Amino acid sequence: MNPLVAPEPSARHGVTALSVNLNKVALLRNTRHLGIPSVTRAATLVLEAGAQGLTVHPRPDGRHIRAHDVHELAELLQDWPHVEFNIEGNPFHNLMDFVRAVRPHQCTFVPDDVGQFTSDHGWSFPQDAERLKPLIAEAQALGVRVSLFMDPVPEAMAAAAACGADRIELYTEGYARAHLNGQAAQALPAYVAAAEAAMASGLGVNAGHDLNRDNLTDFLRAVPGVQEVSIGHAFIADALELGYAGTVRDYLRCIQRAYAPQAR
Ligand SMILES: CC(=O)[C@@H](O)[C@H](O)COP(=O)(O)O
Ligand SMILES: NCC(=O)COP(=O)(O)O
Repeated sequence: MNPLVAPEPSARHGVTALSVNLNKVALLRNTRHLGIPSVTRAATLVLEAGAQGLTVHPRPDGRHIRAHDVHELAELLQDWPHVEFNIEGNPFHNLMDFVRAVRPHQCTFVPDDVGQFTSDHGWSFPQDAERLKPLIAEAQALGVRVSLFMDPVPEAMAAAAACGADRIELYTEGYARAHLNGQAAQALPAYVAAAEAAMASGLGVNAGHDLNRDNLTDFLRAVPGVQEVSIGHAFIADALELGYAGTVRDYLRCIQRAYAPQAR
């Protein structure tokens, strides 16, 4: 499988790329042996509507995205050369098998345990540094960009860069919870500082987890340099009401609003 190649989304559009996480389509599909809802059909519809990327997290327990989904999406994306394929997972579990076989545009290292309910923390530095370095180097040697899932801790960004990572993904659950409680202003400074520290260390900045139509614009207005947001749970919940295409358009509008001049 040739590596999927696409220009940097930010270079292409100057704004944050939307990568739709398809985990929850697979979760629903797996509750019957009928193959519906189709993950590849969902992928086609969100890409036709303008999403710039797809993200999957093939967890070892196969609760949602499974190996065949990953390979079917990689095949589908051969017809979408400018779309980014981002595969998430723990590189000490099953992620590297997918990186070697599929060579996605990006892989995101997430320090989840096998049975974890959902992703709820980033990597720890300096503890994780030495064991991450060779896997980062291996993925990059295969032409795959490496992003590290990180809590918004500015002091950790230099160490993440020293491991050789290309980007970090800011874990945004804390921001989303604060936004829901009307306390986004108290939560955002940590994310701004972490993004600035990451970029000062030469890292690109992605973001994800519990982002949605209500909190996305405020986050992107405040946090500089976010090249990609990967959004799944809320996106799919919205798509149950609005359809895939309408939901993509809504999220793209949320992103564009963040970059529009604000009325004074
Ligand atoms: C890493 C992260 O925050 C999410 O991408 C993760 O994929 C969510 O996993 P679940 O969809 O299994 O909750
Ligand atoms: N990396 C975050 C992601 O892919 C989706 O997270 P969520 O929107 O399902 O919480």
